[in-house]
Amino acid sequence: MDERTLLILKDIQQFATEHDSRTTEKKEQMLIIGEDAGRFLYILLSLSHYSTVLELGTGCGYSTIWIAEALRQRGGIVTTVEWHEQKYLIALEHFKKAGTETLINPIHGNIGDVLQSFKGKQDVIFLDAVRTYYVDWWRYIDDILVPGGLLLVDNTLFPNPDDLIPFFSIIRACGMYEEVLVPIGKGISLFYKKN
Ligand SMILES: C[S@@+](CC[C@H](N)C(=O)[O-])C[C@H]1O[C@@H](n2cnc3c(N)ncnc32)[C@H](O)[C@@H]1O
Repeated sequence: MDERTLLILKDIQQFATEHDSRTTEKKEQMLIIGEDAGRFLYILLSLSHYSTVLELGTGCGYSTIWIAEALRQRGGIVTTVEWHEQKYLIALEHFKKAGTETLINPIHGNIGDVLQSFKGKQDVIFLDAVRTYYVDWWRYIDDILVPGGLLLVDNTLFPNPDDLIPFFSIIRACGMYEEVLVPIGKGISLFYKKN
């Protein structure tokens, strides 16, 4: 990744940290994945053959830019969904600033609605939204993800890891995924969908 984009990511991180320190209202916070997790996604996806990513939970677009930069090398695209209008608009500004607009398909809407009407398959799905909804979204996620694809789930370790137990139980029960927990950032679980 070029130095200019790294500096823009640092600026966004600073913006998000300052913003989040000014409000205790979780819904208003940006709650970005952080630099280590961003670098991890960037390296993981750069080393892969994947070219389509569906991100559920854009926030201010910090993680989206890391993902988009990894896909740039092979002309891939990341579709990302956010329902909070102000965050969505801030994310659009960040995409423009980082020069990643052409690599990102931003959707302003409810993830549940978007999943229900989603057309086509995706190589990777990155889940970073309200964890208690994941169980309801599972059948769409499993349907959209290609065999050989990767489901990434943030917040496996922090906060409230117990929130994810019902969701992970469903994934494990279907017997179609290999999994590993990467203790980076807030904990990212990787579920590899068997071919
Ligand atoms: C943890 S933040 C995403 C942070 C982002 N991935 C990053 O690292 O920069 C989660 C986001 O998901 C959004 N969100 C939660 N539930 C949603 C839903 N049902 N539909 C759309 N967006 C949702 C929230 O508004 C919030 O901005």
